Amino acid sequence: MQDFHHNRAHALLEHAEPVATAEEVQAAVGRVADQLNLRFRDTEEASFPLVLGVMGGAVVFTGHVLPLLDFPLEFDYIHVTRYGDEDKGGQVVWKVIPRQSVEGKTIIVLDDILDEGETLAQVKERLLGMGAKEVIIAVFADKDLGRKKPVQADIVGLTIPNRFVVGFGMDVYGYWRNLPALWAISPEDLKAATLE
Ligand SMILES: O=P(O)(O)OC[C@H]1O[C@H](OP(=O)(O)OP(=O)(O)O)[C@H](O)[C@@H]1O
Ligand code: HPA
Repeated sequence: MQDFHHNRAHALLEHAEPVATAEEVQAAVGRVADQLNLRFRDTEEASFPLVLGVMGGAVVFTGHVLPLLDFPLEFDYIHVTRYGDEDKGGQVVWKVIPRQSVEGKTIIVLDDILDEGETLAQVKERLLGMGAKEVIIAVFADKDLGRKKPVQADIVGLTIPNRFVVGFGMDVYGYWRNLPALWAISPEDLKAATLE
C-alpha cells in the first residue's frame, strides 16, 4: 500500500511544469501581507479582525502569512471542501463552521486558491448571513479562467494559468500539499492516476 501511494504520488509529478518557484511563492505571500498591513494600518475604528483560514488547503498559506501581519487580530479556522480527492469540484461541504460569533466583525478569509469561486462565494455568503460586518477575501492564487466568477478576491498573491496546480497547500488526489513551489500537473498524468 505504501508503495502504491509512493509510486502514484511521484507519477503525478513526472511531467509537471513549474508555475512558481519557492522564491516566487514567498514573494506572493509577502505581497498579500503588505496589502493586509496597509489596509489595517491606522484604521479609524478599533479594528480587530478575525482571520479565518479555510482548511485544509489554506494551512500552508496561513502559516506563512500570519507572522507577516503587523496588526492585532484573532485567528480561527473553518473547514470547507468541494474537491475531496478529486480534480473537479462538486458540492461545497462544510466540515467546521465558525466556532465563535462573527457578528459585527471584520473577517479576513485566507484561502490557497480561488478557482471556480464556488467555495469562497459560499463562505462569504454564510459569514455575511451570520452577521459579519465585512468579509475580506485574500487568496494566495487566483486561477485565470477567462470568465467571471461568483466571487472576487480582494487581495491576490499570484494569478495563475488555468491548469490543475499542486504545492503550497494545494493537493492532487491528497498528495503534495507539502511542496514549497507551485506545479501544474499534466492532464495525462492526472487521468492516468484516476482510481476507478
Ligand atoms: O474556487 P473553487 O473551485 O471552489 O475551489 C477552491 C477551493 O478548492 C480547494 O479546496 P478543496 O475542496 O480541494 O479542499 P482542501 O482545501 O481540503 O484541498 C481550495 O482550498 C479552495 O477552498
Ligand atoms: O488547481 C487546483 N489544485 C489543487 N486544488 C484545487 N482546488 C481548486 N483548484 C485546485
